[in-house]
Parts: sequence; structure tokens; C-alpha cells
Amino acid sequence: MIVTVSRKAHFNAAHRLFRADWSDKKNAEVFGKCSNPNYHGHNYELTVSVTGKIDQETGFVMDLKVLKDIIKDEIEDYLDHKNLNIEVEEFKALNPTAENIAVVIYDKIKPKLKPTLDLTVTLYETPRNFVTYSGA
Ligand SMILES: Nc1nc2c(c(=O)[nH]1)N=C([C@H](O)[C@H](O)COP(=O)(O)OP(=O)(O)OP(=O)(O)O)CN2
Ligand SMILES: [Zn+2]
Repeated sequence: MIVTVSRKAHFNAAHRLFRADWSDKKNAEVFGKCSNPNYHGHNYELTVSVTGKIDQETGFVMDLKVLKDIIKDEIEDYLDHKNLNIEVEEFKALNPTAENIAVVIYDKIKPKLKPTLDLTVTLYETPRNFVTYSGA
């Protein structure tokens, strides 16, 4: 039996959407208020979903306590209350859009899971804007 287990998490972060090789005018045209040079913040809501077979001995796809600890160590401690552009290595040369943040989160969590498990990351940037990534 293939089942999906999920864990929700939360972090706050500041960012600015822009390209350094574009003028302020073009950045403002493309990214609007999200390109404010003084940055702005979001309350990100994250759902991490892991899909796999139920272990017949434990009844778990994976222990949700273990998943909680992975999310805390890899994501919350790494991103919470950070300026993504300035303080997070991956975004020094990568626009911190919701899409790119979801991919970075996926790439940090996936190696911590058993290879037989599939991972899906859903990231809400606002209550109504969200992205989903399940690997390439
Ligand atoms: N494809 C994407 N489009 C946009 C992204 C993104 O990451 N990927 N990001 C932004 C802004 O950073 C931000 O998310 C949008 O904020 P805002 O315009 O305030 O959102 P809303 O006004 O729509 O807020 P709601 O609460 O959802 O109404 C823009 N585009
Ligand atoms: Zn934003």
C-alpha cells in the first residue's frame, strides 16, 4: 500500500525579486512591488509530503517525528527570520521566487530521506499564492 504522510511547517523571511543585470526600471516593471530595493517579508507556510510503502512492522511510511526534525534542522533553522537574498547562500545568485525556494527546500530534504521515498514540497508565499515541486 502506497500512502502519503505530510508535515506542515512555517517560517518568516524577507526577500527581493530582482536581477542584478537589469536596471531598476526593468526590475520594477517585471517584479513590481516585489522588487522593492528595501526588501519585504512573507509568512511562508510549508507542507512536506512523503510517499511510500507502509512498513509492515511499524505501520509508518516514515516516522513523522523524524520528518519534523529534518524540517527543523534543514529548513526552519536555515531560513526562518532570514533575508534570503543576503543571508542564504543559494539565493545570492538565484532569484528567491516561491518556485526557486520550493526547489531549494526539496533539494535540502530529499537526501535526508530513504531513497525509496518520494517527496513533494508545497510552499505558500501568501494565503493565496502557492507552488508545488516534486523533483525534476
Ligand atoms: N510565479 C511567481 N509569481 C510571483 C511570485 C513568485 O514567487 N512566483 N512572487 C511574487 C511576490 O513576491 C509575492 O508573492 C506577491 O505578493 P503580493 O503581490 O502581495 O501577493 P498578493 O497581493 O496576490 O497577495 P494575496 O494575499 O495573495 O492577495 C509575485 N509574483
Ligand atoms: Zn515577495
